Amino acid sequence: MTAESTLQGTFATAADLLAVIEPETGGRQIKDPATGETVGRVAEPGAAELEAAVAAAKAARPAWAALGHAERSGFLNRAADAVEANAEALAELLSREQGKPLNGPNARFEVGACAAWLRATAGFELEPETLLEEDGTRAQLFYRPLGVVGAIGPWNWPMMIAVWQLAPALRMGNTVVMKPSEYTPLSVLALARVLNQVFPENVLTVVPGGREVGQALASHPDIAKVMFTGSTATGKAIIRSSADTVKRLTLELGGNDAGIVLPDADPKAIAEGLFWGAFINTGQTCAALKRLYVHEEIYDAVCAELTQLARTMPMGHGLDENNVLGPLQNKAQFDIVANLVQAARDSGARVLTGGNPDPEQPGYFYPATLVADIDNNNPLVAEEQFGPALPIIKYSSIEEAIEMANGLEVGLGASVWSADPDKAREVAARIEAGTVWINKHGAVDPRVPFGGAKQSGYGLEFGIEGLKHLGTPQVING
Ligand SMILES: NC(=O)C1=CN([C@@H]2O[C@H](COP(=O)(O)OP(=O)(O)OC[C@H]3O[C@@H](n4cnc5c(N)ncnc54)[C@H](O)[C@@H]3O)[C@@H](O)[C@H]2O)C=CC1
Ligand SMILES: O=C(O)/C=C/C=C(\O)C(=O)O
Repeated sequence: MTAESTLQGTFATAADLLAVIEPETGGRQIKDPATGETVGRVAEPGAAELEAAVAAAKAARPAWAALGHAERSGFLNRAADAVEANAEALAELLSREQGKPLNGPNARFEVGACAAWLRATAGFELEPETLLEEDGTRAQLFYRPLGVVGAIGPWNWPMMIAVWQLAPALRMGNTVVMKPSEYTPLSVLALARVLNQVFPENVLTVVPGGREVGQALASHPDIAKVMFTGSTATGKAIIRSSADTVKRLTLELGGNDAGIVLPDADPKAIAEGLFWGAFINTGQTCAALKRLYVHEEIYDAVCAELTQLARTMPMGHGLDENNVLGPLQNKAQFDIVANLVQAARDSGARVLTGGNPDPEQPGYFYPATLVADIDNNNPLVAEEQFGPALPIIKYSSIEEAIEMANGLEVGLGASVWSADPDKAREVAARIEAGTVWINKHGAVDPRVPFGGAKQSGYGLEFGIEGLKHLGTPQVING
């Protein structure tokens, strides 16, 4: 294996990508969530293909692990080049399969993030740490490759989350077998096709399939670690499946992020940050703002600013450059959101805008919805709705707001909004969440560790801390 590798040309359109990833015949049809039309077909490999992929990844591992850090960084940098060279084709396919618009914090943004994460991860250096040096002896901490990493992904940010998983795993000298969501396999197969113009054979393999393939990967004796992003329920199933082989796990699970708006915040100044904190990717983001607590003094003003914004945001087919909100990715998710909003309305909560999907419109479009005068125990507040609906709850004391924010079993992200960042930081320190943003929400960065508190998971992603989770620590002492 050498560090030499060149790009083998670029793909101009989604159709060009589909031509190299679809099976020659047969396969399962993947539908556009905006129209119901067929986007493409995916082969559904069985248990034998998964076995072959794990065996090939295991065989490829020693040579990949033997490369120096600089060489593996070089591969990641060239992988970022490959993503950039194919960015429009990847964004088009992502938009058609996932539904997200090209524009706004959506498909092009996601493809750009893939390149950014690959490049940033290439630049991290995890040095051995000297713990003790005395009497002529030395204790040093190293991080060695784990082996073959299994990566199981969701459908909301399928390409970006695939890169969040594969980049640190490969950087640390592991090989990767990836199982994408059954809802968005084409996006991940296309991304891998582009990346594999650069990576040596079998360093990265994608095996599409559903729950059974995920279960087989999570219990496979030759998989050293599973990286998973998805629901808390599936995270718990993976803990159980992986227990017999004592696998390492990084679990980025569901959240129900709270935002607290302090009385000194300027409603006009914060409205856009709040809106995109909640409605990024049409609300289908684990670290999106999902319940907003606003002080009674500015409650009406915040509701009015958000309502005005929500009514101006164009929603429609992702390939139409005007749109910034798209459909829900699948019928199950559409039903979850529609049922929760309807139940909130039935309970007496006030729908400020949205809440009425057009029955004539094909696809899983649900309008940006704001719900006021809602009880904190309402299921729209208490459950992860994972869509374009934001309940806004009034509070009168900061103690009450913090108690409500901390009242759930999950704690991925949260945010505090104030004209006084120091005051906001004091409140932030009392919130039970892996990340608390100040005057923004959901802003992830490849240099800043990210992970959940409570049942939102464990194990950090990103940065040097993220790399440590893709290695096995070894102390050499003497
Ligand atoms: N944290 C996040 O980013 C995401 C959270 N969700 C939440 O999860 C809910 C359900 O969405 P789903 O797509 O059904 O998520 P899910 O958690 O069921 O699926 C995610 C991935 O896990 C795989 N999987 C399912 N069961 C498995 C098992 N027993 N062992 C191994 N792998 C398994 C799936 O095939 C998929 O690739 C959503 O309504 C939303 O609330 C969904 C997607 C992403
Ligand atoms: O804020 C973003 O750019 C996207 C974040 C996505 C997640 O955290 C997720 O859904 O896992």
